[in-house]
Amino acid sequence: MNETLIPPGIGGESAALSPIAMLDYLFPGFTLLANFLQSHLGINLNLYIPVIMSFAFVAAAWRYLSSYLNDLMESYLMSVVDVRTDDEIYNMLMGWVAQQTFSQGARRFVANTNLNSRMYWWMWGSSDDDDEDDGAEIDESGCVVTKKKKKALAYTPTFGSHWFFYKRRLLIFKRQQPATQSPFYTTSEREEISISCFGRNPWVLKELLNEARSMYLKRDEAKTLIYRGALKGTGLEPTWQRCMARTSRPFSTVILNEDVKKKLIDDVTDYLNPATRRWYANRGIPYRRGYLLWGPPGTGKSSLSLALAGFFKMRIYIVSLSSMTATEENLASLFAELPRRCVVLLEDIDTAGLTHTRDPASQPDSSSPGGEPPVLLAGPPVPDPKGKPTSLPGRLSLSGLLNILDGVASQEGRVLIMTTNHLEKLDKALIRPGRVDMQVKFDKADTSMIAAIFRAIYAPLEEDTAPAPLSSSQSPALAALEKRLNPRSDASRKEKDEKKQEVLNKVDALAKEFASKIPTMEFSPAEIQGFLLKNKRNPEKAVEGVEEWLVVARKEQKEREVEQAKKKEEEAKKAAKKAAKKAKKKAAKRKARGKKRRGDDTTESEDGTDSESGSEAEESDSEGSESEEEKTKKKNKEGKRTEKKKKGKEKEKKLAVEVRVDTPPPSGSEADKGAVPELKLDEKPAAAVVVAAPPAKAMTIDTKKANEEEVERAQVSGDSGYGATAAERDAAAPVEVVA
Ligand SMILES: Nc1ncnc2c1ncn2[C@@H]1O[C@H](COP(=O)(O)OP(=O)(O)OP(=O)(O)O)[C@@H](O)[C@H]1O
Repeated sequence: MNETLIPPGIGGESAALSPIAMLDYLFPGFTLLANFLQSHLGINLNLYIPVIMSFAFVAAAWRYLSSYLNDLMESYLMSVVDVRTDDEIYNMLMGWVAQQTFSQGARRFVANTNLNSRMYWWMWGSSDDDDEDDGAEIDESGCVVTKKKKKALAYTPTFGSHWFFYKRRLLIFKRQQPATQSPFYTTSEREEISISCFGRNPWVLKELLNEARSMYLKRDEAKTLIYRGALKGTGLEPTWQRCMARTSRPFSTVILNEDVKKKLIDDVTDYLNPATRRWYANRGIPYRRGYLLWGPPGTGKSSLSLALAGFFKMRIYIVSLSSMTATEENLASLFAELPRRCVVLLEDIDTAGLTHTRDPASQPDSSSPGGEPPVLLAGPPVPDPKGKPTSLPGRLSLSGLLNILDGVASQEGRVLIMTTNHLEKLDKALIRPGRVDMQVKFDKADTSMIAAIFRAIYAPLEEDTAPAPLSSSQSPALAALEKRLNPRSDASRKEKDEKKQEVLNKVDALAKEFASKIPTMEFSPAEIQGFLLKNKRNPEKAVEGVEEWLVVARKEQKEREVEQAKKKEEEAKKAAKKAAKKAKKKAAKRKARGKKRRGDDTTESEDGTDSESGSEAEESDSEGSESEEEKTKKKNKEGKRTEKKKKGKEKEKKLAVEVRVDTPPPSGSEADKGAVPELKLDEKPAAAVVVAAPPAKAMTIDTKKANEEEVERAQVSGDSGYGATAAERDAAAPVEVVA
């Protein structure tokens, strides 16, 4: 009875293996409790140890068994769908779940103001809806009053398993925290969502997901969904992220030549026709269509792309080629992920470095500072057949992009739109037919465009006022009721229409006046719209203030131009400095190499080596992008060089004459008779020098090449006595010269 409990570790190894030690391990503090009970209450827990152990064992076994059975059941008797938090289906499912009674009745739940994955918030801001009611209203005095926000709260079940019925089937919604947690994960990435059902057929789960999806899409029916290429969470995996749902822009709001608009719409309509798809497939033609929208900034290229996507109810996928994530690999996987029917917008392709030719033999773009090969962005270098990388490490080449756009593995069915401000900078390969099937030119605003912009802003629209309840024109029953209740409604509507027409006429007259005051093709539609928006409720004031605005706008434009010119000049100076530094370095290196060579080969003249290095340095000088000064220097040098070349050629011809005269004539020829064969100076030396003295060592030399080499040597050494040097050599080694 008085037996004391031995704490673990004290009684040696046997104590460590005793049941008490085990209990102490399983229930920390057991020994203390047992000692306390024995000394104060006289209860010996040792007597109960077997019972406690049995309970502990049963509990542990049950835990293990239940989880094992659960796993077993999930594997063999249930169907489960796991939903990834970085996928759009997460937003769809959570939107659906929030509307179900089981989540509204949950005792422990998560309250959300936005059900979308947090990843979108983190990357693109807190909301993807551009027309959310922010609660702002106008009071009687015309002031803006912000009332209570109308954003509704959504409730979703918290972590754990939640049972519910769907289509008379029992389903389980599970929200769990993943076993591994990274501090870099955004909140919604720290959860795992799954829905399971009993039975091996998952049809009910698929139906549920489809219902959630259509509910989600219905909400966005009148909107254009905008997606952008981005990297998934922390995993550097590229994906399309929904960044905005914009109310679709009516095509009519983009002011453009009506014929061009019609052509564009007809072309896209024809392309999207299923019959066209089959037509393409039957003929083995890749089913793709590309459009190039080009023109000055702010002329409506992006607006037209958005309007086009909205018109055809397609999603728009925007890729920024100047983004750091636009590597060849990332772009390829993004394009592979595109849905069949969508618009892909490559904005401002000229700014992405796509200004060089694809031809590997072509020279580097001289417009790029330092003459660096113009390439795009990060990505592994693509080796050419000779093993040399065609692009700098971590950059994307033009051919890489072309392959992504319409290579063998590229997706079919999409509408590709490229926009640029500088058509002339684009490589021909990028805009060849097949890649670009239609080009649309955008220009600055002419008189009719200016008037159209004015009308678009000031003409009263029904949508400007708050959405009216279902009008009688939409429902005949409602019309009859309205007539009965309010017999004067017909007259008031007529009055309203007349007033509207009056306003329209006034706006039209003002639009003409406004347009006549602005010179045609001087300002972009965006600039004009910007000015009108400053007076958006007062068209008269806009017309009055237009002259004043013209002065200010021109001044600002000039300032911008001066600033740009300055920037360009500074950039050119920097580039020239860089090039000069590079050339200096190269020259120094060559000089050092020349000195070393001179040490080895004493026959080479010191002057010659120096001037060689000098001339090569000059060449390298010209590699970089030159300033005006350098260009004129270069021209002078080139002029001198061609002059020297000419002289050299003349001397070569003379030399040919000398060779011919000195050559012993073959017996029986005219020379036997003392006649000197006639030689024309304009004859090519190779043709003139037919046969020389029998050579000691026969050699074949391409005369043209030999002459050029000779001339070059003369240039490099700065030696004007070219003829003498050549004659000396000829005398030393008689050669057979073949053309
Ligand atoms: N032709 C146009 N019709 C209607 N609105 C226009 C037009 N051109 C420009 N705008 C207005 O000007 C603004 C800028 O237009 P947008 O972004 O489409 O020009 P952009 O040509 O794509 O410019 P950038 O080349 O700089 O990308 C928009 O608010 C748009 O509504």
